[in-house]
Amino acid sequence: MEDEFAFISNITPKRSYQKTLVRGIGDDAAVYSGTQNMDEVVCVDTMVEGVHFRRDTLSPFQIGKKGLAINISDLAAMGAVPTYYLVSIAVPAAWTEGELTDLYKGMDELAKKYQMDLIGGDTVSTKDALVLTVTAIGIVEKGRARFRDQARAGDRLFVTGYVGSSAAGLDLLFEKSLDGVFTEQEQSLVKAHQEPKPHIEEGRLLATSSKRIALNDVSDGVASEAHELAESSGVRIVIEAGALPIHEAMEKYSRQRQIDLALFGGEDFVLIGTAQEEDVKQLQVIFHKKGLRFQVIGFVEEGEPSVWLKEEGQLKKIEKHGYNHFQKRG
Ligand SMILES: Nc1ncnc2c1ncn2[C@@H]1O[C@H](COP(=O)(O)OP(=O)(O)O)[C@@H](O)[C@H]1O
Ligand SMILES: Cc1ncc(C[n+]2csc(CCOP(=O)(O)OP(=O)(O)O)c2C)c(N)n1
Ligand SMILES: [Mg+2]
Ligand SMILES: [Mg+2]
Ligand SMILES: [Mg+2]
Repeated sequence: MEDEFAFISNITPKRSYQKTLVRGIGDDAAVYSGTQNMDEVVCVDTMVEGVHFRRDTLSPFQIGKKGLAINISDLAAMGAVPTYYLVSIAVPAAWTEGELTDLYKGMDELAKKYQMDLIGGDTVSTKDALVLTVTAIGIVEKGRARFRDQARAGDRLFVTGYVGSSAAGLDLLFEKSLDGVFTEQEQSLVKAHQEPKPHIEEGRLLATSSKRIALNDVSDGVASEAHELAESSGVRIVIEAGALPIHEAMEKYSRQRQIDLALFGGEDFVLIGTAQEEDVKQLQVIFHKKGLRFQVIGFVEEGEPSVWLKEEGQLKKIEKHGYNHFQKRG
């Protein structure tokens, strides 16, 4: 990059979607007005070169797109509608302005889909790895945000999509790299890793059509997210191995590997939650009508906060070893 200021001017949006926007990029801070009867929802997640992606696993366009997607996913897990985002980027010298423009194009593609306005950020240089931090903002009807502490004994545990696909795709990318030759089946796993689709529509259905729902998104793996639900709610969660929705492209993998990828792989960015049995029946009908996936994968019991895997009648306690930045993968 030659000039920070010219770059900022290039990535400044020429249009805006949100009516509440008062002042976007170009001042000391952005200003937007609150919406009546809505709560504001805000989250931030970072992607680091070498940790969340490598130059041979994601293209610049995909880095941008995924950087925004993982944040939209956290909004989805709260039941929110996305509105705004801010981008902080630390750029090493090796990155060209063209690559950075592509990265922003990736974000812009998703922003357009969800009508989100880019309203600010920060651009700095760094020594070796690119760091992309996105802050996402959304709104949800007052009292409707979905929390992790709402699971109760007797609830069913559900997910809104395939689990394990992203980690399987990442393994394929490690094996063959970005421009490797993939079969059609492998390609669907690789795509799941590179361009996860945030489950906003699913989150909105869960926020608006039912009563009590605990909700989280799958960034670190089903086991880790189930632990978060169990710990927040003070319950015991049982996952039924046979019910985990595994993509058909993983059929040729051993059963053990499929389950490991689903439980400990992560980055699927589907939603995982719990709801009462009678609400689950309604939700299954609603999701089915919209062509969306809603799969019951277990249940909630009273007991010490813990997660168990039920496989062929046997119960096995599973530890919280999903993705953890400061631990070796178990
Ligand atoms: N360095 C930090 N400073 C303050 N809050 C943090 C920090 N890291 C994580 N959090 C908060 O801890 C909670 C869990 O974070 P995280 O596991 O990253 O959530 P998620 O998996 O949904 O992205 C969130 O409320 C997040 O905002
Ligand atoms: C090059 C590379 N190595 C490893 C991974 C796997 N990986 C990196 S971070 C992560 C978990 C999700 O990231 P995190 O920052 O914990 O997301 P959050 O829970 O905060 O949403 C996984 C599975 C990857 N995507 N790319
Ligand atoms: Mg996070
Ligand atoms: Mg989350
Ligand atoms: Mg997250």
